[in-house]
Amino acid sequence: MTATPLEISDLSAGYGPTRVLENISFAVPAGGRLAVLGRNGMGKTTLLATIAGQTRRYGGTLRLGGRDISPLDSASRARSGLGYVPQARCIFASLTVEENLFVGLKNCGRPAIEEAYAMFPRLKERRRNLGSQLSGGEQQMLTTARTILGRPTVLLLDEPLEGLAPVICEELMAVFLRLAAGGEMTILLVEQRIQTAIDFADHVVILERGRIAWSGASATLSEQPEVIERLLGVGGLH
Ligand SMILES: Nc1ncnc2c1ncn2[C@@H]1O[C@H](COP(=O)(O)OP(=O)(O)OP(=O)(O)O)[C@@H](O)[C@H]1O
Repeated sequence: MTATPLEISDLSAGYGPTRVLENISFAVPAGGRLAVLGRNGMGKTTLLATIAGQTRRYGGTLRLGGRDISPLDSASRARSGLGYVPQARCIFASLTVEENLFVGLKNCGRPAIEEAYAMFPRLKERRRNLGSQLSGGEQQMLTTARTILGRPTVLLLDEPLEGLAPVICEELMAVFLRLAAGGEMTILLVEQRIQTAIDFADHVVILERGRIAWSGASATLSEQPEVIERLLGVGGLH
């Protein structure tokens, strides 16, 4: 039996003396799509950053493919198969799209670049444009492509659709769905667009003040508007 890609047990974490996350436990199976929802400031970004090794962990364990990665730093976690696309789009403004891809991919070479272009044809059209000349959506595609081509087994996406036009959001979500459908990539998505997140995910975790207030199948959540109203503060999905 293959090991569960991501298992989190009794995780607590925060910043310096500030505890933000408490008693967080969940597991995501291979090819699973988990949406992490919650109102502003409830700990969603902190959760992804903690999994990526970028905040202080006070206790609990993180397993990637059965291996305890809790003691590893963020670079070692990335090498172990954890891909993290943070909210801030990390691209080099003074390099072209193609140079950004080469830097991100280290020595993977031309085939990987072509793969990125096949995934995001807009990047091919813009390959000679500087990072500073890209739209928000193109920057998101570039930063996402670089992470994906590192072949992570678990991909953490922090609000990848923020500030993007609907057509670009659809393009990105289609790529994420294709990646998870292959069964080789497990995706955790933090997203403010609740309907988009529920449509994408098979399971949902809702955080409230750093704790899991609700978890279950996304289809179940869709049938519980009172939970959505109480924990996410919206009467209807949007
Ligand atoms: N660097 C930091 N130092 C101290 N506290 C922080 C830091 N970053 C976030 N926090 C606090 O941790 C809590 C959770 O923040 P976090 O960004 O994880 O929430 P979030 O659910 O992602 O919010 P949003 O939806 O607004 O992005 C908040 O109270 C926030 O003020």
